[in-house]
Amino acid sequence: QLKDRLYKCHFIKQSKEVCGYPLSIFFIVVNEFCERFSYYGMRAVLVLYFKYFLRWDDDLATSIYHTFVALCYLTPILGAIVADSWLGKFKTIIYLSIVYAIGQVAMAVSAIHDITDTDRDGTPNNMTFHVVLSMVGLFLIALGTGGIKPCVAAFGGDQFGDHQERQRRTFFSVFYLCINGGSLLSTIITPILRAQNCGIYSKQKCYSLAFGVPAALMVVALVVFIVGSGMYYKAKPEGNIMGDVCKCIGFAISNRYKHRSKQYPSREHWMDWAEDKYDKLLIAQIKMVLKVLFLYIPLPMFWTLFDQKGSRWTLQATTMDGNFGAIVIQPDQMQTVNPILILTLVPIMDSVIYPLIKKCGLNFTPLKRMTVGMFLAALAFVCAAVVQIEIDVSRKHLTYFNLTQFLKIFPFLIIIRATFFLQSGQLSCAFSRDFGFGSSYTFFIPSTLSLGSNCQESITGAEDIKPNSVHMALQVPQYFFITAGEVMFSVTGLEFSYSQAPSNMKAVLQAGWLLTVAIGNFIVLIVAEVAKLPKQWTEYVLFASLLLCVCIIFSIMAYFYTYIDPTEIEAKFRRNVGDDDDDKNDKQRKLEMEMMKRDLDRSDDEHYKGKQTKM
Ligand SMILES: N[C@@H](Cc1ccccc1)C(=O)N[C@@H](Cc1ccccc1)C(=O)O
Repeated sequence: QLKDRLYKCHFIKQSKEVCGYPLSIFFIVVNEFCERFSYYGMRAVLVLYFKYFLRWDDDLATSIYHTFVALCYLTPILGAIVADSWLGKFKTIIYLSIVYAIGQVAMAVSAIHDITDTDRDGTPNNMTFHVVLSMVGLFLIALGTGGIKPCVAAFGGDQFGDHQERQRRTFFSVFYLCINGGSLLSTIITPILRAQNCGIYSKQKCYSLAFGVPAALMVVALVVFIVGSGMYYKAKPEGNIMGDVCKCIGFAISNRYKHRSKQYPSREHWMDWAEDKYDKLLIAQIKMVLKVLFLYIPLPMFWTLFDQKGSRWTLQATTMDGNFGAIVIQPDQMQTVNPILILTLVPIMDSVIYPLIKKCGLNFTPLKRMTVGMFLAALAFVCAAVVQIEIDVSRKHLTYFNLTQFLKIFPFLIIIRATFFLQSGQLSCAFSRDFGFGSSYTFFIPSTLSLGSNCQESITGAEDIKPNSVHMALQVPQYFFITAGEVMFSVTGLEFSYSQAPSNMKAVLQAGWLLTVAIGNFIVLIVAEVAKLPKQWTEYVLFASLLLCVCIIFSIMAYFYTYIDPTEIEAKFRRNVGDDDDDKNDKQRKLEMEMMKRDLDRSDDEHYKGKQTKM
């Protein structure tokens, strides 16, 4: 390990830099940009693919979609274990990116209707083929995207030396910007691609292109990452670290239990009971990880609120008016407000707000930022509740009339946007109406109506539900607060998870961080099922209050948390181990160190000689 550390110092000293940043970082952020484009682009059209291509009903489409998303945040733990204990982060990223790209290609192929469209009528004839291929594809994608997620962030962090803490913090912000740049572009582009018509025998909505472009971007991500290969610092994996951690914790618990009687003196920390068998350094590292994981316990609640942007808030938008004059915004398009705000807020926070707070003499520590982030998310839900009350008031005295019911009564009615066709045998007639967002009407069709003539005048209508009068722009404050909260909570948390992790468990802690996202998603399902509140705004208030309570608990936990420098602690333990060694070992180590220094000096000389010859 000492050798590795010296090697890292030497490597970083020699690596190329641009404005104080290692050049290798460029390849990592471009890789993240392309990977997030691939992930969010595919996700943007996934539910529609289930519904319109695979012909699943809404419930099945929604549950498979959420299962997929949850799986994407459960697999990071697998990737982290493989990286930290076996393959190392670099190889894990390469191998899992290949799996990921294969998954994306499988999705694109599964969406080519012509493959099984034997009768060439535009619909697949062997749906099982498409379903199986897309499920295999999604499984591979979840394995790939989740598996590499904790590795890429930690691998990026590894490229910085101990003296580059400021640069490393900026790297995590730029990393976050790239995530949002990629996701913003893809969530705009893939729905446009999907809306195109394509096919060999017959033209259909082009899901294959909407999945094909993300697949291509994943291949680009992989190629970019490989191109940077020679420039990365690649920390070596240190054996089955997770196995050792579990065994060590198990031993500490059982040893503590064996020595539970009062005659045995107590130890400072329960993990110290493992000292009888395990290395003090490993115990210290486990203590560091457990301390951070304990702090993570309240965090899922933040994600519970955060992830409702895609569900509850989008549904809220469907009851609002999306007419912005020159453009009409669709409810699901409101989600793009999040990455747009991220792209503006991250630079503002980093270059204006945080330095200003520092200038005022306040120590705005990472945990304080995360607490404020939680508070802002709770505030966002209060805004959502206020908007909901506005919507409810505007729709209060209206009676609902379900259009499907209407269609059951008049099955011959075909609706094409705002034009209706009444049809009976060969005879038909059309009438048109203008409809506002979210409105509902009942039409009275006289029994004496003669089809074949113009029925525009003969059909009268009543407005059951007025057009949505509450404008979608009112959602902007809630998006603003949740995104400001995300910047303070998520960007900081990403860096915090890296900086507080021992050197051999960086990816594992990143995975722990992502696990809080997965748990947060499960809480949404549970609370929504159990609470079943009659009014939507009360549910928003409930979530805001829950997060506020969690925020208070977290701030107390954060108050007692002492920041550590894992490198320093590890070095101290190594020194202590060194003190315990006998003379022979000491001499041996000194000899090794000298040989290593000589090796490094020699390679330094060669490096500079190389530079001189090049000049
Ligand atoms: N702001 C999100 C990206 C986003 C883009 C479009 C619609 C919604 C969200 C973001 O930065 N995501 C990051 C971090 C994250 C956030 C939530 C759950 C897991 C990770 C990402 O890595 O995707």
